[in-house]
Amino acid sequence: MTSPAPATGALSETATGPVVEVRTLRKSYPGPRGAGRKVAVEDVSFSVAPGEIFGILGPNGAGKTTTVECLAGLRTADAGQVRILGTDPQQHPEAIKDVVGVQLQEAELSPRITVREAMRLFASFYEDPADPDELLALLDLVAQRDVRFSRLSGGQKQRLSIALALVGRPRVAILDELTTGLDPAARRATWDLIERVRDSGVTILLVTHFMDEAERLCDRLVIIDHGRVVAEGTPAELIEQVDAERTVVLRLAAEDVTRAVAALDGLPEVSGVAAAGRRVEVTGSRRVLFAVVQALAAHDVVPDDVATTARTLEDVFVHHTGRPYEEPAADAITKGARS
Ligand SMILES: Nc1ncnc2c1ncn2[C@@H]1O[C@H](COP(=O)(O)OP(=O)(O)OP(=O)(O)O)[C@@H](O)[C@H]1O
Repeated sequence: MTSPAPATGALSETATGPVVEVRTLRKSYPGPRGAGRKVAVEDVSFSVAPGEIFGILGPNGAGKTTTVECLAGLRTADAGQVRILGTDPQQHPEAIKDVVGVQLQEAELSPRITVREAMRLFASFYEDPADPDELLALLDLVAQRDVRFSRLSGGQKQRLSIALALVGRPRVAILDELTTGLDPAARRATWDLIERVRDSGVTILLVTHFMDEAERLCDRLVIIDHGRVVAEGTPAELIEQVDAERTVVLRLAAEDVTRAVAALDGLPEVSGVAAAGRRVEVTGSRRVLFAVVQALAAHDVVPDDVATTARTLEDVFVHHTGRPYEEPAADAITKGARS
């Protein structure tokens, strides 16, 4: 592993070097009632290339938010290095402020402020802000321009928080738990939007609990568990590396079920066959689908339907941690107050 270049105050303008670098980051918090320290981030390293949507995926309390808070200069790391465009956010917070847009969890605005006023307020923090009207158009908030924050829907609040994160024309946007609490249609609309933002030239660091979100959106990602990176790569690479069992689900004519089960049971590629009515579930190795089709053909059984279950990032998590991934319900994530 190479070490990042020493931090400079000057932001790197190179298009090819990493936009974000995190090396052996460690961060702990004081324990409750003075009881030792709680390690939130034990050992996290990754780097993000220009124009990527890079995901930080992990269960509750894995250390995701702490990691991006160190990157955004909101927390001081105990050890390790973080760089944004070659600059240390701790040493040069002013330089970082102009290139990083942060949308952290629970962005709270005054309930009475309108969308237009919030945009103006945030634009006033920058010398050369983006055009608020263009951003509102990008984020589909033009019709809500004069609506007060308290009257916006969950999806509209999320979209406003992204608009506010982008108003300083950042090169990097940090988006934390973006789709928590949104209904499925609003989540999908937000995913499309994130791709549009990336296409406009912004590198995106996306913090998420949601496996499907990471799989759908991220070019590359790290999976974090208990403050450590357990896997890193593209979603396809990570899934490909896991040699999980495959499942083939058959729907057969009632009179074919017994014959099919007898034909499939005992094949070297098959580890299990379970029949329930006309449905037969077959598990086995990578070649199980091939073996099932061949065996059925040899016994002249023509299934009404054949489906395979795809492996997902969930299988990747189980493979690396040895336990199931407990994804909270989209609307069930709450955060305690942070110090
Ligand atoms: N300010 C704080 N003081 C004490 N402990 C904290 C603080 N912030 C976070 N922690 C603890 O550090 C650990 C990592 O928290 P962090 O919020 O970084 O994880 P996360 O992966 O973002 O989790 P979540 O998805 O729930 O936000 C958790 O055990 C959390 O309780």
